[in-house]
Amino acid sequence: MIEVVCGLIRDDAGRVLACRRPPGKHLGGLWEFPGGKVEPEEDAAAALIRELQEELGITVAIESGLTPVVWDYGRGLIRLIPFLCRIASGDLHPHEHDALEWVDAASCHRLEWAAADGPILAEWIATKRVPDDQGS
Ligand SMILES: Nc1nc2c([nH]c(=O)n2[C@@H]2O[C@H](COP(=O)(O)OP(=O)(O)OP(=O)(O)O)[C@@H](O)[C@H]2O)c(=O)[nH]1
Repeated sequence: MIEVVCGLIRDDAGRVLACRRPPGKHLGGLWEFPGGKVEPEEDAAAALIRELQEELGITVAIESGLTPVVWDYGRGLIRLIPFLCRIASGDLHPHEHDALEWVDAASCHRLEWAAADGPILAEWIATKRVPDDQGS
């Protein structure tokens, strides 16, 4: 099982950052949350901080975890481990994606996402509906 972390980077408007995988890569052209594989001996939170620094040039503060998704694209099982986070420092400079878009719960459905991200999007949207935590 390959462990992969991804970040739902939130802004003050209640949106999250969607990133498009470039053509030629596995799942090229599809949208995902930024992140990548956890290295041996590395914990998931540290892996996310490292990956977002490498991919986007930002440092994030992790807020909480969502439910991991186990998926098989026919190349072996992956466990995709999502975290809600915010930008703590740095400006966005995409090094590994060919487009970035801030999306809200309504507009995220206009994008074509990697299949494993479907349950994560659904959980994020559901948490935003909890009245006590406006979800912002
Ligand atoms: N980072 C990231 N990866 C995702 C997401 N959803 C999803 O299915 N994946 C899959 O998780 C795997 C690991 O992601 P990665 O970004 O480190 O892998 P990669 O394509 O650069 O390297 P690879 O071609 O060796 O697999 C890929 O198969 C990727 O398609 C997501 O939201 N974020």
